[in-house]
Amino acid sequence: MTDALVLSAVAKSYGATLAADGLDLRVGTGEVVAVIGPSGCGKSTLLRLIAGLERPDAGSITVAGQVVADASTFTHPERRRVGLVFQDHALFPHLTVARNVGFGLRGRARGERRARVAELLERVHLTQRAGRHPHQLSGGEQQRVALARALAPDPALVLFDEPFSSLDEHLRGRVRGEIMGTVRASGATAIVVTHDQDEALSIADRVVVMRAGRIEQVGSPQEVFEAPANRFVATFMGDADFLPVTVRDGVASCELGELPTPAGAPASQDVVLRPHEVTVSPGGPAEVVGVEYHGAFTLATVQLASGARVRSWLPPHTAHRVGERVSAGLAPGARPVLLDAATGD
Ligand SMILES: Nc1ncnc2c1ncn2[C@@H]1O[C@H](COP(=O)(O)OP(=O)(O)OP(=O)(O)O)[C@@H](O)[C@H]1O
Repeated sequence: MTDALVLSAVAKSYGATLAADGLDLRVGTGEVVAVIGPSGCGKSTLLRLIAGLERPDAGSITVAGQVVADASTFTHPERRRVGLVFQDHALFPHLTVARNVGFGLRGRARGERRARVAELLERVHLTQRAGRHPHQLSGGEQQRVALARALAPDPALVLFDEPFSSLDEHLRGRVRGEIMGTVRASGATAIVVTHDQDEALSIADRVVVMRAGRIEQVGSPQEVFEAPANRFVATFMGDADFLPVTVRDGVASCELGELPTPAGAPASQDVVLRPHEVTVSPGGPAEVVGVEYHGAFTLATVQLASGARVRSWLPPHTAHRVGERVSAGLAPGARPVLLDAATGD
């Protein structure tokens, strides 16, 4: 099957800022890809290049087998078969829900347009709201209208720019579930920009981690979380602490003890420890230096004998207190990843 999107060595600068620094990416038809990275890393620039709101300085962009941008081609956004859903919904305030959804279908026969609008409204469960205006809808409903509008012309690709970040936290999970459920049911190919690690891991088939205009890693949610390519990805995709690794007779160990992970070739390695991989038990050479209650769990920070610190998720009503002497260990079954220390962050 043709890929929905192929980026090849795509570059874009604003003055001295390299917002896209040679991006290569393939997105398969029907895939949901999350793009994540710190503020200013180039996530929005990537979406704008794909949508045709920016022109690349170099490289090529292919949507559903059609080159839409390269050195000699630049296809206008409206002719790219790309739908857009923005954070602020960007609905037309003076148009009804039905007209908003039908906006991209101008030029089609009236009957066909009506049938398509009705189909989309049903898909996002807003048939009863067809005659309302955007200001008469909740934030979640507005976002469903924006999705229906983006899907109506049957795009090859739907781009979402921080689609859930303007919603209240208690609404966000539900709206995200509804919207991504509709995307999946439609078989649409989607690229979702987010700054929320949980969101990226929970909605996507693959996650693209960006930094300073470059792609640091592309992988399944499990790969980027459990096998980060470097310290930056490890830290960005969740809480991570690092301890130096020593290898003796082929066995790797760190300050918490022997590691089940096979030791690789590099002379100098660090182990990446996530709080769910670290246990704490009373008595020992380490000291609890922080305890944070988070409701479902408590995050304890432990200073080891070497002075290094690791964090551990504990059951919420844990008895550990700041100042207590403890031992930290590796949780049963944990297989923390080792990184070549020379790769730095
Ligand atoms: N129109 C522009 N003119 C000049 N610089 C720009 C322009 N658009 C983006 N930039 C710069 O390019 C870099 C990438 O910006 P971009 O908006 O793509 O980042 P982002 O990852 O989407 O950030 P955020 O998460 O804060 O939205 C930043 O350094 C930004 O300041």
